[in-house]
Amino acid sequence: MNDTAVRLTGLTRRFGPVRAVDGIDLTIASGSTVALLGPNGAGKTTTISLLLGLAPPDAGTVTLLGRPPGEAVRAGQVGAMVQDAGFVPGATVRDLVALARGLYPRPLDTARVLALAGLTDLADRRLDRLSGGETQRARFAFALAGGPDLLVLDEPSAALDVAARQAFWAAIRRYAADGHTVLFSTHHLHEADEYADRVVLLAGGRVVADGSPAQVRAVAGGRTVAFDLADGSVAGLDLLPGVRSVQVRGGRVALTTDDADATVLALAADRGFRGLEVTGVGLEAAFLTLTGTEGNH
Ligand SMILES: Nc1ncnc2c1ncn2[C@@H]1O[C@H](COP(=O)(O)OP(=O)(O)OP(=O)(O)O)[C@@H](O)[C@H]1O
Repeated sequence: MNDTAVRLTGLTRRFGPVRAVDGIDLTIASGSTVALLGPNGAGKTTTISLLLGLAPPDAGTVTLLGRPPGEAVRAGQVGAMVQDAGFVPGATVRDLVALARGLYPRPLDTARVLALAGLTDLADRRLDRLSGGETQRARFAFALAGGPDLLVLDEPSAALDVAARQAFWAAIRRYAADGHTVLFSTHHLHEADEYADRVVLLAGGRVVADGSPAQVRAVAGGRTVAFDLADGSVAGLDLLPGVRSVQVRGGRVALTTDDADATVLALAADRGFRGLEVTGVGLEAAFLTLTGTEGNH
C-alpha cells in the first residue's frame, strides 16, 4: 500500500477576488484520521472538491495514493461523501448500494456496507422517504461501497442527531481501525478533537495550524493554572516561568501558561497554593486565537 494517501502542493483556487484555497501544502500518511477544521468559508469544501478532482485547481497539484485523483477514484481507492449529492427518486437504499458497488472493482459485501452505515433495517426503504440523518447515512454507504483505502467526508455529521452522530463516528472509527485513511471536514471543534489523530486548521484558504489536537491547543497558549488567591497578592505571578497572562476572578487566580509544569513548580517554591486546577485551553479557544477572531464576538 502507498505510504502517502494525500499529497497537495501549492493548491490554489480563486473565485474572482476570493482566494478560496490559497497555496495549500499538505501530506497525509496512509492510515491516519485527519480533520480539516475551519469556520464557514475557510476553504474546506473547495479543498475537498479539488482533492477529489471534481474541480481543477488554478495552481498546484493533487496526488491520491500516488496517482492523479481521477485515476484513484476510478480504481475504487477513494470513497467520498460530499454535500448536496442528489439521489434518484424511487430507488431504495439497497439499490443505491448496488449502484455504488457496481462502480468499483473490489466492492465490500452489501451486508457489510449496510451494517457499517447503520442501514441494515432500512435497506428496502426508498431514498426519498429517509429522514435527514438517514439520508446522510445513505451517502456514507455510497462512499464506503467500493471498500476505499481513502475515505473523504465533507461535514459528514451535518443533519445527524446525537444518537446518529455517535453511531456514525463509531462506524468511522471501525473503518479507520482497519488501516484505512479518513479525511473529514468539520466546524465542530469537539469532533476534530475527539475523532482525529491530526487536525489541520484552515482559515482564509490557508493552513494556520497543523498537528495533534493537543499540539493545536498548545500553539494557542497551552494551559490554564488556577488556584485560590490566599493572601490577595498577585505581585510577581506574571514573572513565573511560562506565564503569559494573569487574571483574577472571584478570589481565584488564573494563569495562562506555555509550560504548566514549570509554572506550578515555581509557584510551589514561591508561595504555595490551594485549590490548584490545571486545564487545557481547549480547541475552541485555540481556534479563535489562531483564526484571529478572538475578541471579535
Ligand atoms: N462556486 C463559487 N463561486 C464563488 N465563490 C465561491 C464558490 N465556492 C466557494 N466560494 C467562496 O470560497 C470561499 C471558501 O468556500 P468553501 O465552501 O470552500 O468554504 P468552507 O470552509 O467549506 O465553508 P463551509 O463551512 O461554510 O462549508 C468562500 O469565501 C466562498 O464564498
